[in-house]
Amino acid sequence: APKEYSQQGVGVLLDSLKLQEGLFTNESENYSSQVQPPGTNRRIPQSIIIGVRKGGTRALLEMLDIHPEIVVATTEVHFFDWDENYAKGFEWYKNLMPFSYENQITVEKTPGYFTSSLSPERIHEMNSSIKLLLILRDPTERVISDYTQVYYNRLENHKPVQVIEEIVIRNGELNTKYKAIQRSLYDVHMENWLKYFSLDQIHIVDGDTLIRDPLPELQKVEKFLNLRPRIMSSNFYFNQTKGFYCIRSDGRERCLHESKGRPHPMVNSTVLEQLQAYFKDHNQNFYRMVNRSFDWH
Ligand SMILES: Nc1ncnc2c1ncn2[C@@H]1O[C@H](COP(=O)(O)OS(=O)(=O)O)[C@@H](OP(=O)(O)O)[C@H]1O
Repeated sequence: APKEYSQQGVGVLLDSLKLQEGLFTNESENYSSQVQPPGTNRRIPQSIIIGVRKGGTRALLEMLDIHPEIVVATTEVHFFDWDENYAKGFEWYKNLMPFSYENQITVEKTPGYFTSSLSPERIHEMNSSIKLLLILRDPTERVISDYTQVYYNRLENHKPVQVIEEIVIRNGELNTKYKAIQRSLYDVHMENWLKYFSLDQIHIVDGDTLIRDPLPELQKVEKFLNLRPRIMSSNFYFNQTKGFYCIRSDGRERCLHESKGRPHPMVNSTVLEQLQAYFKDHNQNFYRMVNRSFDWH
């Protein structure tokens, strides 16, 4: 099935959301001119990338989009984690999905789902046999990435910024209320998901590995989704200037937006150690929950 048909017909508001989230490189796409190709329909996703924020969700979605049997919703939908969207109902949700053929799998990604307490139950209610993709990264690195994103957003909006140490440490102690730290407590969030889904319905992608060597991680996802292996090493090339892998597909080469893969600040080593020590037990607990370990500090 031709991939050109996988765009979604949404308007200017979502265009600007997409810009904010940093999908565009320098090209612009026109959603409003979407026509429904014969034999296609919009479908509720059979697979969702539920997070984690800053885990590499955009890279994973864009890389999966290489596969001819995958169509992706290019914008973050925020259906299950934002009450005002959820209230609009499943038809509204479905209408944000791209056109697809019957043999294709629709995938959306909203990184906020993983840490949202209502999302597991809501997704389960929609489709209890859905396949979930969760991409995780070293929790300390994720905190720094999260901080860096907020730092740049604040700079752009002319708001005051603080160095990371000032936020992470309060009165000499680790500020465990800091949202970026909370989001890295993978065991706490995972517990909510395991109340509704079995472990074999949640495939965990190693986000640190996806950065260094994307293909093996994508091949595991193809298997999980019961898809024929179609993503190949020739679909990736390392871009020295960006310092990350970029995508070659349908005769085009593209890197993720400049907001993806930003340099991180140097963090005081004592603060780093405090973060790592705080996550240690949580990580161990998470490894037990998912019967798998990761190379996290
Ligand atoms: N190929 C490639 N190119 C660029 N960036 C890549 C890639 N693979 C993974 N990553 C990592 O993705 C991190 C951003 O994660 P998300 O897309 O999940 O962020 S967001 O939650 O949607 O804002 C982003 O985090 P930062 O490095 O902190 O910017 C990247 O490290």
